[in-house]
Amino acid sequence: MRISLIQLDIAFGNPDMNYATVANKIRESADAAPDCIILPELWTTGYDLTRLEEIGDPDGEFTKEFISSLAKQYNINIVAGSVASRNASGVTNRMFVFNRSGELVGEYSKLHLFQLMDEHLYLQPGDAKGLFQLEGILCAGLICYDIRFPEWVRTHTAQGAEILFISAEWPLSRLSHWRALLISRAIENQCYVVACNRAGSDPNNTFAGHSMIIDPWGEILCEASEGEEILTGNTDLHKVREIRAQIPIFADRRPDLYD
Ligand SMILES: O=C(O)CCC(=O)C(=O)O
Repeated sequence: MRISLIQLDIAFGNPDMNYATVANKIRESADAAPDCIILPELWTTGYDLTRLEEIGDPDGEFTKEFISSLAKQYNINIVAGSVASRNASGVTNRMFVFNRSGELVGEYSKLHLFQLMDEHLYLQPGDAKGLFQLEGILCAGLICYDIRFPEWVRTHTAQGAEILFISAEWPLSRLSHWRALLISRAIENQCYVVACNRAGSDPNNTFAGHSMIIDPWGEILCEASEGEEILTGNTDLHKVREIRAQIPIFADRRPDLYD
């Protein structure tokens, strides 16, 4: 699968501007003929948490229609990062995944809320895994802070996920953690890691960029710089199967003793 990661700056609290930017970036990405595109976390609003009740997308409906039509128009699978999706019980940080025909094939709400950035005060946590199929490949969607929870990531790969799609707004001050955690998740799960971060700053943070694709051996195949960039690379699923056969960690696990 050929994948483009759209590492963009996000206009703080300005969904209209962000939808327009994303439409342009998806059009631009289509030139590299990717099979799949991924966007960063909370790309419609950024971390304007105190206004999410006002500017969050009701049930994600506008975002779903918007992304579905772009997926169809360009014939590309889209892992649509995440958006603030609001309903009667609150706001979730929710990822939507569309296939080339514009059908919704996956949804995931961020499970671990990041207290350091006050997420627990404004967001409701998810309660379900982010597994979905794209082009016959079992994939998992995860959001930012989730990568600090290897036990959660493992529940997806133990069920056979071969590509982890991670959307983030990861701050520059912890860039070394971002890189080390992503490489570790790839090695220990023997899978591809496709991690799309945002660029730029908001009133509280400067973000790290450095989106990347990592192979199941833990090698970084491509890595963006700090600024806005569209990064494109290829995954080869044979590699996942070869490494899993060579070092059979899934067969050798002892989950009966892990609790
Ligand atoms: O875990 C971290 O250091 C960053 C997490 C984060 O920024 C987030 O989940 O939004």
